[in-house]
Amino acid sequence: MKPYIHLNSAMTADGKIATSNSSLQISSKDDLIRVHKLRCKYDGIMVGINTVLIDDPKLTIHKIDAKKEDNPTRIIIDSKARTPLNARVLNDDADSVIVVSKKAPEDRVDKLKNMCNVIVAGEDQIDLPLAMSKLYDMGILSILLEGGSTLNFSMLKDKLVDKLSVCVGSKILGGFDSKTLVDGEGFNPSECINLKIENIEKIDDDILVEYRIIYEN
Ligand SMILES: NC(=O)C1=CN([C@@H]2O[C@H](COP(=O)(O)OP(=O)(O)OC[C@H]3O[C@@H](n4cnc5c(N)ncnc54)[C@H](O)[C@@H]3O)[C@@H](O)[C@H]2O)C=CC1
Ligand SMILES: Nc1nc(O)c(N)c(N[C@@H]2O[C@H](COP(=O)(O)O)[C@@H](O)[C@H]2O)n1
Repeated sequence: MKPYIHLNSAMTADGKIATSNSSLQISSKDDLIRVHKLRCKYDGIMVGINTVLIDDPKLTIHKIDAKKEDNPTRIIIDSKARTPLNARVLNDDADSVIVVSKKAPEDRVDKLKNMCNVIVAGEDQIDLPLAMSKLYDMGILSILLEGGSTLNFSMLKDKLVDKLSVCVGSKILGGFDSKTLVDGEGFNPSECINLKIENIEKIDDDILVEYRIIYEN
């Protein structure tokens, strides 16, 4: 069994979610309030290690009133156990789970184990289906996936994402190396993932598009 997984992201009108090495504020204030209301509904919020290294996100509910107990578990996909010990995702505001692979250096894993829950899934990269199954068994039945581009690709490739919502901000970033909603190796044209629009909404100067994901076999 796996958790229900909702991928939420913000991209520019030209499909970028960040520069090659820094984050980008795309969502309007009202869209961020929507995201924080969404965070309340999920058991976990998950990101890839590069997002932690670049953004140092809090991954808590902090843009609307919420109690500490309302914060979802923060989940980091971090094969080599590179999460810095002073990263905000390891503070006391919420529980955290770091998912590492068997290749993660033992000393790093031991240090992280002093600060949060660490689970192992995969030989080198994270085996995402196995990780999702382990998280489900821990009681994490729903996850809000918040990027970045590389993790988004792997999660879609493994057919683990159930719903996608994208905030399209009224900005253009451009750039050959800027990150897009989904990077990774990409799909063959015949294997593109099809989406079905469920809702479209204007939020300030942003457009929110919500999709159901249709995986073909
Ligand atoms: N605008 C938005 O909504 C958001 C933007 N971002 C941006 O995305 C950027 C980071 O994205 P990326 O560099 O693509 O990194 P990422 O955050 O997707 O992390 C990818 C890394 O996770 C590790 N990993 C281990 N197993 C993996 C697996 N099976 N599949 C995929 N990754 C695996 C690898 O070290 C890999 O390089 C940041 O600049 C951040 O600001 C991140 C989240 C949301
Ligand atoms: N929804 C959304 N809109 C944007 O414009 C963004 N740049 C992001 N980024 C994601 O949010 C994380 C920051 O979370 P905290 O406020 O620190 O809790 C960041 O790491 C990205 O995952 N999201």
